[in-house]
Amino acid sequence: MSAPAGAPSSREDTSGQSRSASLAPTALSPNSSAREDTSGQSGGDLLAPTALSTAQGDAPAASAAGVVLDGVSLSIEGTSILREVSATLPPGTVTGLLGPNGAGKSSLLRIIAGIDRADAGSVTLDGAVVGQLRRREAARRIALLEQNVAPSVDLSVREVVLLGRIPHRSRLLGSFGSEDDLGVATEALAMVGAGDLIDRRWHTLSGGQQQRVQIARALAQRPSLLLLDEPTNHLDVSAQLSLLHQVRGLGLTSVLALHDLNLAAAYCDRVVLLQDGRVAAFGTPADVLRPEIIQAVYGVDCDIVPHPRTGRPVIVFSGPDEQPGPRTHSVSAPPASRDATSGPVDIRHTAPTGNSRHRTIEGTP
Ligand SMILES: Nc1ncnc2c1ncn2[C@@H]1O[C@H](COP(=O)(O)OP(=O)(O)OP(=O)(O)O)[C@@H](O)[C@H]1O
Repeated sequence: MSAPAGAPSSREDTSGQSRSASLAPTALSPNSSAREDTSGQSGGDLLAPTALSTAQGDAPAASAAGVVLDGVSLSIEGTSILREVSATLPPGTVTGLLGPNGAGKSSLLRIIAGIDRADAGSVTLDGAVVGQLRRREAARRIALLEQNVAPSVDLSVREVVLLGRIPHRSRLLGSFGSEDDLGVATEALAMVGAGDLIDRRWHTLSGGQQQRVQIARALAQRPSLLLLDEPTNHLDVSAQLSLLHQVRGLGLTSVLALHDLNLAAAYCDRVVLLQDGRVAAFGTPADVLRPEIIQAVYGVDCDIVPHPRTGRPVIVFSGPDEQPGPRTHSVSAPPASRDATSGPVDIRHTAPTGNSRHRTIEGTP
């Protein structure tokens, strides 16, 4: 499928804002938790049944609700960055976007957000082609929090979060920051456990506090699609778990680029595993996070054991100094998972084999 007519060239910023600007959506109801947190329970309850694996050759349903990626490809200066990425992400699900450094996660998020255009293929959100949405409409519907974002001027936390209300400001009045906006901003801060920061100056916050505030800004946009690029960066373990718990509780269609495979296993309904810009595997965490797939994509050995309480997969990595031994706990599916999406998983691009126990482990927890 080709790019929409009139699509600008690759990497063109169609938001009219800087790379740090976040966009986004509508109809976020923070108080209506559409899902249970399954991080401590049977995660399979939330696994929707319609995951598309490109390996299965199914044709994406362009009119479907949620997000449909259909053959998304991108090249920059002759280098292929994304290659025919296809996946269907049902509404309200949380998808982990995984892959080694440089696999294409951030590039794909920017295309899903409508900031960059694919050379080929399409992204639809609830049936609408994202690249054809008006900028303002895209900004209302899609929130993207990129890595290492920061306001260019010193603002208060309140002002930073209110930036998320800009797409909703009245064209007639031309202003924002009304009582309603303040209410939304306050609520968004509370949702990420940062309500006490509202009067602080941005530059006085720790890295983890800044990350929470940026996520609050994205939530203040009240998007229907939430895109977070490595949202757990800078967060301590408690804050990581809390954040992902809260993201699940939003009930939004969410896509999170993550490096921590165990967080993805614990909190995501699906994972898209990228390797060199291609989908190496797509499915539930139990489908994708298997030793042979992790070895093929990351070049590291691991064992998978079921979480003692949730049954979700837990990845136990083997460091370079650890002696090889028989795997005794590898599992193909956790007992508590009711996975309706299990299907063949394609490892299209197998990494070179060899003694992976002596490889450097990068990008793993
Ligand atoms: N503007 C650009 N110009 C040239 N190459 C780029 C540009 N942006 C990204 N790339 C390249 O595209 C590839 C994918 O980058 P991307 O940032 O999407 O990967 P990633 O999976 O998010 O990586 P990481 O985990 O390190 O954040 C990399 O090889 C990167 O160097």
